[in-house]
Amino acid sequence: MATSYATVTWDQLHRDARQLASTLMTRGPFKGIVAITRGGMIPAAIIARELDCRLIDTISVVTYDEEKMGEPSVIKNADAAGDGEGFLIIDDLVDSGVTAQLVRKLMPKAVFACLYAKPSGRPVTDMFVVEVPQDTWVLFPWDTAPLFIPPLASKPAVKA
Ligand SMILES: O=P(O)(O)OC[C@H]1O[C@H](OP(=O)(O)OP(=O)(O)O)[C@H](O)[C@@H]1O
Ligand SMILES: Nc1nc2[nH]cnc2c(=O)[nH]1
Ligand SMILES: [Mg+2]
Repeated sequence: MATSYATVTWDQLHRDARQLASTLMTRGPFKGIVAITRGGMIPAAIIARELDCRLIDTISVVTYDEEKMGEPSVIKNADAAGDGEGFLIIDDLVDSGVTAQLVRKLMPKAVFACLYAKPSGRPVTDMFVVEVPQDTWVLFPWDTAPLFIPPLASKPAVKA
């Protein structure tokens, strides 16, 4: 169970995806990109734009139910990518590394990159932008909404 949360805004996610794209320029050009659904789709779209890559396929892996991890299962394969040669696989993050390991086994020749990496998943990715502590749950912009917070002065004063 996570002991803290890290909120990523749309702006930050866009900046991080652009930074990853700039590093990936040295590893390409790529024939295409495989996005791991669903979290990898928005990062993959931003990176595809930066790398001028038009071919995007998806692989669908179901692993988590809310924050609870289950048995990973592939419900759609990325047929366009074959064994991954010349392809780039994108996900939003690696946590335990289970999802990435499974996908890499299916496309062993692909380059794997993600925005955020926790220590257990770090060895499974070729590239990432920011390391996040293992006990921190990353909240992506699509998971959150701005919330009204009452001003301090509106709360009853606490007596010493
Ligand atoms: O390294 P792991 O422990 O396998 O965790 C990382 C995976 O978990 C999340 O996806 P999730 O399975 O929650 O599905 P989603 O992308 O559809 O939200 C995240 O987007 C990664 O794909
Ligand atoms: N949103 C989100 N999904 C995850 N799946 C595995 N780890 C995480 C995380 O830290 N945040
Ligand atoms: Mg995912």
